[in-house]
Amino acid sequence: MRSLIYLDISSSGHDSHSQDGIEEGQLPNWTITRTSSIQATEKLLENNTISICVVCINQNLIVKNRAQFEAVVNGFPSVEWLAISPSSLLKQSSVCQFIKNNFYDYHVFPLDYKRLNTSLGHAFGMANLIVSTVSEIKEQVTPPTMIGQSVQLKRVTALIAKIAPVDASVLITGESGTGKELVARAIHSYSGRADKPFVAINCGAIPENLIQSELFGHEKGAFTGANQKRIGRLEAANGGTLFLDEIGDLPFKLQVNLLRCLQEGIIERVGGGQKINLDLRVIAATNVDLEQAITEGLFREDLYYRINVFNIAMPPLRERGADAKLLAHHYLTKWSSNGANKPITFSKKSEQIITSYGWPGNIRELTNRVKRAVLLCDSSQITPEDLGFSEELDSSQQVMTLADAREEADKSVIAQSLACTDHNITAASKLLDISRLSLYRLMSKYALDSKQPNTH
Ligand SMILES: Nc1ncnc2c1ncn2[C@@H]1O[C@H](COP(=O)(O)OP(=O)(O)OP(=O)(O)O)[C@@H](O)[C@H]1O
Repeated sequence: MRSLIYLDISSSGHDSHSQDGIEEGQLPNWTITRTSSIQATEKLLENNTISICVVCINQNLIVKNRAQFEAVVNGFPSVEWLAISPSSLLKQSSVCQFIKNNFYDYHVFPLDYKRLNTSLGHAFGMANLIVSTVSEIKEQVTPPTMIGQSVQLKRVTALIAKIAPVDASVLITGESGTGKELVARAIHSYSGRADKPFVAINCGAIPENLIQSELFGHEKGAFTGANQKRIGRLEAANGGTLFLDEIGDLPFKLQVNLLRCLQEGIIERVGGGQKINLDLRVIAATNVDLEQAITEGLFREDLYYRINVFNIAMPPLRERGADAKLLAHHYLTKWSSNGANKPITFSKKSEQIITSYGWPGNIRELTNRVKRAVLLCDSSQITPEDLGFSEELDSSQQVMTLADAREEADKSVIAQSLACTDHNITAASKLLDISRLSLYRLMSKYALDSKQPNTH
């Protein structure tokens, strides 16, 4: 017997759609646990192995409880969510968007139980696939490979868990140095191709006259200087994953060849007539706006749709809250433990700068600065100068973004409320006029400790 949770907020009071509900007898393979609050749903998910939640959509959920609900959806990436709603609600585009963002499937009242049973079966299968990947990712990828506690990074790791087992192309977008290649490697490691090659090509780094033979290989004598046969990178990746970094830099002419190869699964080496079958998963990355490149005639629209089956947008480091500090400490520990008498801490001023600086070069800039500081520093504390920041930082660099300023304000007021209430979560949430769940969520987001002694 499989289990599901049925969440119907309206059954606690003020909404009229609940009378439709779901009838247990119509779902003979399922044990149903009914709840009427998001908190109770979250508790059940924490304490059980239930992986399916059916949610009755109503105004109460969408208007009053949406943020709280979405936090729970994001917090349990291995759960599949199914929506049930009155058809009248689907006339509102915001409701449709809400369903699209959060649910695996949706059904309308009056329920077609045959379809619902089928949909539950599919959702159960998908959830099982995800559960095994998520548990591996928790154990192996998050620490220490992907450092960060921000909601933004957690969303990315949850997406990796979902996408990795599905053998489809992925486009990773984001500024330079945000970790796109790291994400591509994580997807590969958690896919069914993990024991096959992962071949990375930087499309922007290979001279245009060489890229064709670099990708597709060449036969002996194919052109002047081709003294022997050479296997191309695509062929080298056969059976595994091909990572096309900076795909926006691929010359327009070669985009056609690549598209043909991806569609047909066949290549020919330069100067050769033999057709070679390929089985590849393609992950591409770009820091340019490919849609804009399409409108400028620089990138083929058909190739774009071929590689963009799934999209992961990497957030810049400046939007990841306290992650910069965590990353800086991680790399400091990593590099300072390699040599004797090396610095072990950042000065207070350095920490402030690490937190407030905009990091235009993202994590790559941060790792370079920390590496440099470990080499240059000759005391027990790393100063801003060691990190390559001048004594008086350009004031424009010290201006926080609005998002960072809001985050700082949130953190400060939460810390105050916890201090005033001796860390009593109920009392602190009352002071802040938010629910206990929201307070827990914010504390986890900002890595604030509930500390002892009183968390009731
Ligand atoms: N979450 C993370 N935790 C630890 N290290 C990270 C993280 N994200 C990125 N890095 C490190 O930051 C550096 C840059 O990452 P990566 O090369 O994956 O970025 P990228 O977006 O592919 O860069 P580019 O666009 O310039 O190719 C690497 O050394 C990588 O190991």
